[in-house]
Amino acid sequence: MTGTDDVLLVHGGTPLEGEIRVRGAKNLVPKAMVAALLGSGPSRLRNVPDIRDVRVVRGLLQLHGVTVRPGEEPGELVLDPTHVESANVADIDAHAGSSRIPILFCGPLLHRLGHAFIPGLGGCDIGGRPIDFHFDVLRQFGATIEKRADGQYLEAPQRLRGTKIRLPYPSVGSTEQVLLTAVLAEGVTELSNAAVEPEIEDLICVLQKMGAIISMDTDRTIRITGVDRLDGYTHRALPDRLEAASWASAALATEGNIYVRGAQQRSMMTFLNTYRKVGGAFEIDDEGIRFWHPGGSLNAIALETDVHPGFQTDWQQPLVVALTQAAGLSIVHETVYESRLGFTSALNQMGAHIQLYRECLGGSDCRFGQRNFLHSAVVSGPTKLQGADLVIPDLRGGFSYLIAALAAQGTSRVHGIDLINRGYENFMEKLVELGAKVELPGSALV
Ligand SMILES: CC(=O)N[C@H]1[C@@H](OP(=O)(O)OP(=O)(O)OC[C@H]2O[C@@H](n3ccc(=O)[nH]c3=O)[C@H](O)[C@@H]2O)O[C@H](CO)[C@@H](O)[C@@H]1O
Ligand SMILES: C=C(OP(=O)(O)O)C(=O)O
Repeated sequence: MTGTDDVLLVHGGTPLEGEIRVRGAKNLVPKAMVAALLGSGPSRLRNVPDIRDVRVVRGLLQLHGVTVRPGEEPGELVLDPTHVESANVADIDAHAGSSRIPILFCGPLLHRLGHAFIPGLGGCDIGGRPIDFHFDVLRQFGATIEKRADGQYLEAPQRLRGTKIRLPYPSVGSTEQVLLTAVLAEGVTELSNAAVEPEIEDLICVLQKMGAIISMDTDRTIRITGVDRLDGYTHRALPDRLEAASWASAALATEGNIYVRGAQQRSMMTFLNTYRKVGGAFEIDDEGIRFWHPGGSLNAIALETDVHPGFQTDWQQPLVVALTQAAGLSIVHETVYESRLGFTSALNQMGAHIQLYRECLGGSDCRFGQRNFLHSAVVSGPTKLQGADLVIPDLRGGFSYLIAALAAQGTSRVHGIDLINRGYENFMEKLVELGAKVELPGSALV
């Protein structure tokens, strides 16, 4: 989608009602695909969504000699790494800036080839997003790293060795880096202050199926005993709890009612508690979760994002749109990314009252206090929203703008909607199924 195709006209004021389905998690599937590089035979990954981050990793794997083909059931990929050693990666520069996943190729490529080249990373512009933890842990395993103009070149002069690591912060990507590297390293790795997000547990399940030995303690410590060889796996990816929560927030903000097939209670417990406090209703069954606005007014809340099992930062932006409709003052303290509240200025143009602060409001002090980052917000509601011209800043901010435009009176022009394809499968079709009045300029109402 390019040029004018990248604009969506949204005619607001219609509650979203109906059923949609979420498939495998954006934050697990690409990593499980990378794990296939560690196997000595083919892997089968099921419940794979058709999103851009999956396509990017598929392209990168193919460049590295992995054969990727559809499996027997819809949404199944078969990944065969048999020919990685003979791949020609001359075109790798074309993948620069595509997503955050290339950094996770380091361990598997070092084990397989003894060297790796990692192009510049992409991902959402919601903070500095350094990768210093990744390189620190890779050095501890015995890798050498050379910064080049177009990326990073790594070498493992000998087999990587297990090590004792303490992360300065429970970073998701760095924990995955350690897992994907330690499983084939010599000896034991002990990782403390690890991230324990459900997607990480699912990646551990994938690696265990391949033959890895990994144990998780209750205190954020993960122990990995390296093995000499891993096989392929067969795995069904856990559903996308972040997409599910986005649709739940859309139901609340538009006074709608959405059944999210595939949504799972276990990975969403913290979100569900918050949703209930705000005044949203939900009902859980074996196949999914129904979310709706029960009528009456919504409640203002104090909310702090955090690492799991706290309130996931990727849930924050969509829920803030619903909070503009709650009665009173809500406080939102973003403690994971220093710049994830910038999207609120467009909501203010639409009529919301959201004030940003540099202080840590509403709870504990975080890494960003006293450092000049506008990382706390006070949302004063309820406010009527009006349609506006909106430019999508990042993935979740983009979905939040769609929610705001759908909840608003009048028409919004939302620019840059292609970014949403990075993490939301068929979002346009889903919007239409839910009764949204959306239109690509120049075409009929879709
Ligand atoms: C593809 C993917 O899975 N993305 C998710 C992943 O991102 P990602 O893995 O990039 O996020 P991290 O958990 O690593 O980042 C958390 C914090 O740690 C900091 N940090 C991280 C690494 C590092 O080397 N140095 C450093 O300082 C970051 O700047 C950030 O402030 O987890 C985030 C937190 O749940 C989610 O919002 C993203 O959707
Ligand atoms: C921040 C996100 O993703 P990424 O890490 O891929 O940029 C997200 O999914 O909201």
